[in-house]
Amino acid sequence: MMTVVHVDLATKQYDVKIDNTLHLKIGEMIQEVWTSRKVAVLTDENVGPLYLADVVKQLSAAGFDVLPVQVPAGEGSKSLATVGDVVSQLAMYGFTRGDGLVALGGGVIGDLGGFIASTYMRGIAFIQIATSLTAQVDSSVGGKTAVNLEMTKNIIGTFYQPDLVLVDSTYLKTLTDRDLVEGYGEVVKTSALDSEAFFQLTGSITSIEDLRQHAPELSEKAIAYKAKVVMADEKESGQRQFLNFGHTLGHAIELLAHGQLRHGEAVAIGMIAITSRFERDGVSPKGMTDQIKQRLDAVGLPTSSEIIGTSAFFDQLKHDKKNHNGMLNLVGLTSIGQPKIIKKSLSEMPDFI
Ligand SMILES: NC(=O)c1ccc[n+]([C@@H]2O[C@H](COP(=O)([O-])OP(=O)(O)OC[C@H]3O[C@@H](n4cnc5c(N)ncnc54)[C@H](O)[C@@H]3O)[C@@H](O)[C@H]2O)c1
Ligand SMILES: O=C(O)C(=O)C[C@@H](O)[C@H](O)[C@H](O)COP(=O)(O)O
Ligand SMILES: [Zn+2]
Repeated sequence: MMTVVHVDLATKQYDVKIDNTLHLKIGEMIQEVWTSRKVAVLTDENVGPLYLADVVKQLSAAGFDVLPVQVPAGEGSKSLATVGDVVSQLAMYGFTRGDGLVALGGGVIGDLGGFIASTYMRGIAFIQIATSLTAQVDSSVGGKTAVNLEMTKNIIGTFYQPDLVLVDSTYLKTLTDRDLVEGYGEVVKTSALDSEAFFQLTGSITSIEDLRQHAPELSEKAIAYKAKVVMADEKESGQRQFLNFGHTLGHAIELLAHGQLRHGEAVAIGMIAITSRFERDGVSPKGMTDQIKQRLDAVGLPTSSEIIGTSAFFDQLKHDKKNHNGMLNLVGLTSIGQPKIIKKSLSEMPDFI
């Protein structure tokens, strides 16, 4: 049965639809929210060969004038160069303000596509078809869009909400184990932020096979939590910062790993590093780091990195968006389901870490 999470914001409302038959109803679902128009379907070179032709066929049958656009797979496509390439294609095809962009892919395609949709002609309509676990549990919901510069992650971006998000676990069947497991880093994050009940559920996942089997349930729970937080604080002036648990250190690690670590892997390492420091300081209860680590170990996510503590690492921390005048807002957990912002100055980070 289809689950619908409604995201209700001051200036925008949309549905996140979760069901394993949605891939058969793309045209119908999009027709419910968009009138006839030009539609760019943005995807990457892994997802494209698997699903693009079918999505184009369904959208064309539903009366849309479709432009397929494929970019290289991977974090490298979250770049201004790729934005330029895609925007040129939209302009050449005659896209105007009344047209739309569908992101068919993982978090990279969602972040890139959302950024393009939010800036092309100052904003065209946007829909996400989430095909990776990261996208199905986190990135497709909430409206954060971004591209990177070589020196830092997500430094150029917008808040731009989609008109619709489609989450179908059928797509995960073709996802590699590594890409699936990466997404689980964000699930463990969300479960620790949310509640004992959700954290117990992640505690029951003991293998990658378990993860594959429980992915739909995990997506529902993660999206419900994220939607609640985003509805309370769309632009991250308060509690939305909690969704950055593990990310201040994680983004620095991800960038300095130069493509060797995926986002969710770096976040996993970041959660362990920050929680162990807060456990040492008495902010987090004894044993919490081990509880989180046990969940990450169960699917083989990394939990340590030699990058932590290097001068390049401390230098990266200043680019965190939760740095305000040299003070970092770090996310810690006083207990499961009870996140808290703890302020530390950049200058005290080398002693703290
Ligand atoms: N905006 C947000 O709120 C938010 C949240 C979390 C992560 N992110 C961003 O998301 C990105 C990570 O997302 P990701 O892990 O999905 O990365 P990704 O988009 O690169 O996807 C991972 C890999 O899986 C492939 N893939 C995706 N779906 C597939 C499928 N169904 N079958 C086969 N292959 C498939 C992709 O081609 C890619 O090679 C990072 O850039 C991160 O910063 C954003
Ligand atoms: O939606 C949010 O808010 C998040 O922080 C979700 C994160 O998992 C995600 O990685 C996000 O892109 C991080 O954003 P940033 O603002 O730290 O660049
Ligand atoms: Zn993240």
